[in-house]
Amino acid sequence: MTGPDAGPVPGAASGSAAGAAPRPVAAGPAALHTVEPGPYGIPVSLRHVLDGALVAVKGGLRHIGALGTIRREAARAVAAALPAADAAQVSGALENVHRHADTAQIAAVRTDLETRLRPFSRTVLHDVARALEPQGTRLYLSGHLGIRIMPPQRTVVAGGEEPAGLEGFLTPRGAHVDSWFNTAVNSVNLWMAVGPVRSGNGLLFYPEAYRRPLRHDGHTLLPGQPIGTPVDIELAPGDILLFAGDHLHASRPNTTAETRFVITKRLCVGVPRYPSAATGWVPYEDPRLWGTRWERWATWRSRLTTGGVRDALRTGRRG
Ligand SMILES: O=C(O)CCC(=O)C(=O)O
Ligand SMILES: [Fe+2]
Repeated sequence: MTGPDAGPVPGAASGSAAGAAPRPVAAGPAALHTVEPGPYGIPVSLRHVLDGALVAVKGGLRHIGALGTIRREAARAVAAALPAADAAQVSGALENVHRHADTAQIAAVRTDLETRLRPFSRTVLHDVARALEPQGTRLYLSGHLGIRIMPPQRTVVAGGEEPAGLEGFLTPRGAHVDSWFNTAVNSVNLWMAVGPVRSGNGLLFYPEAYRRPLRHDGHTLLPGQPIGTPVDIELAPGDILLFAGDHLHASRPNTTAETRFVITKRLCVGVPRYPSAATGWVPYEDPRLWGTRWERWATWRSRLTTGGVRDALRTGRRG
């Protein structure tokens, strides 16, 4: 159990009916299920996740042999963005990057790493999907890649203005549900800890608000709605947190002394189903077509949905 100061959570400031934000509780057994990869793979039912369960796969990135590569690419991105002496000080641990890099340099590391990890992250997602126990339905994989490098909040604001447009990637993201803007309602998020995730720098979840109608601006929760007590998550490097794209969650502004480093991918359990009011749209691919001459049709099933057609009309109208 951990209990540091909750700090402000943008968009969830008036999280209770009474108006005062409830203090986060560390994830107990009821809130967070923990599983370990075994000889037959990763024993997780994604349907359980879509029912609102939060599941941590201990050592998931190590199990598929991806943690070392991600850390090595991160060290290369640091070496490319920082003078050699500073890069050497970071010494492969992005947890320390804010001690030797300013926010603009960290933003450069993030952008570079996004390019470096894009092809590999596709393999990572595919490997995780294959390592899962059989789900009784097809899994569709998204090209989404989120590189989330969250320095301590005091260091981000110390240099003046927060960088714009990096909410959820370098600066905290207020309470939101991913399917409000682009994920499918049967999507599962893989929030993969590359470094340690501590109480005080991770994500907050609102299980009591799961799939409840909530008012939002298409992006972030509007204040003044009861959303219950937030649950705080802690992870070790290599753990993979699975949560539904319909889950209300928010970045916890980083009050620790470490930069938090997570990468995210998403997959869909069965044919993607998009919410009718979503403001955006992303395709999910059928990985069975990868490496075949049909590869360019890998997104067809997600395009042949009302969400896909709506998006085609929307982009057609814009273009
Ligand atoms: O890592 C964060 O702080 C935000 C993550 C998030 O919103 C997501 O993965 O959907
Ligand atoms: Fe999110």
